[in-house]
Amino acid sequence: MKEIIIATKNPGKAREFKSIFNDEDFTLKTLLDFPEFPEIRETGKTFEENAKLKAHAVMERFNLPTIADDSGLQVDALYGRPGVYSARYAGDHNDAANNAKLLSELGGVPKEKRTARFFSTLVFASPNNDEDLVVEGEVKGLIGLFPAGDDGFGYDPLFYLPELDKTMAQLSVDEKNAISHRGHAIQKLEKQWQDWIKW
Ligand SMILES: O=c1nc[nH]c2c1ncn2[C@H]1C[C@H](O)[C@@H](COP(=O)(O)OP(=O)(O)OP(=O)(O)O)O1
Ligand SMILES: [Mg+2]
Repeated sequence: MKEIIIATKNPGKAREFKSIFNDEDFTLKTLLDFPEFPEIRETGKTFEENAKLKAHAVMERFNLPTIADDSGLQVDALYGRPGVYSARYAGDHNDAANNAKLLSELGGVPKEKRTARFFSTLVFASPNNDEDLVVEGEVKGLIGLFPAGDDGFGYDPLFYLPELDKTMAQLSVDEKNAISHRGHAIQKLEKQWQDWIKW
């Protein structure tokens, strides 16, 4: 059986990938299956650079086709921050602290000025391919005045979707994948990867 690895330790991302990126043709693993795999330092300045770092570190270790996601939240009133630094916004990768800092930095900013987007870059690297396959996705929304919902991860409870009158954390994994940055990027990947890959 062919194997593909998703180079993530984030259980929320792993769940989203597993729910839409699957096929009888291959088995999907993530770094949660290899807890001993060391932390990959995300030293890039862009989502694409970081996704490449993660995809190549894991591909080289396992010699298997590997997909990495690097993603983040860009808030207009904060000039695009936290952006590439979304995971480390309030220090060390702590969702609750990140959300609290976001609410505090946006204190006093009215609803119509709380526009934001989630952005995701996926890099697919494979041992027999010289070039990586790179796709991107985004979704626009508003940063809520308070958190709502228990599903999802990261900034989902604060990411409000006006058309649905729900936050990202109030959607099921399938509903989120249908509209999210990562869902859009995975849909693009689905259309391209089988023609691209050299197994
Ligand atoms: O759908 C999302 N819903 C909510 N928050 C999200 C989402 N997508 C990215 N985010 C936030 C979480 C984290 O603060 C940062 C990603 O950082 P990023 O380095 O790409 O992921 P990560 O460190 O959690 O896992 P990993 O690097 O192992 O894939 O942006
Ligand atoms: Mg990370």
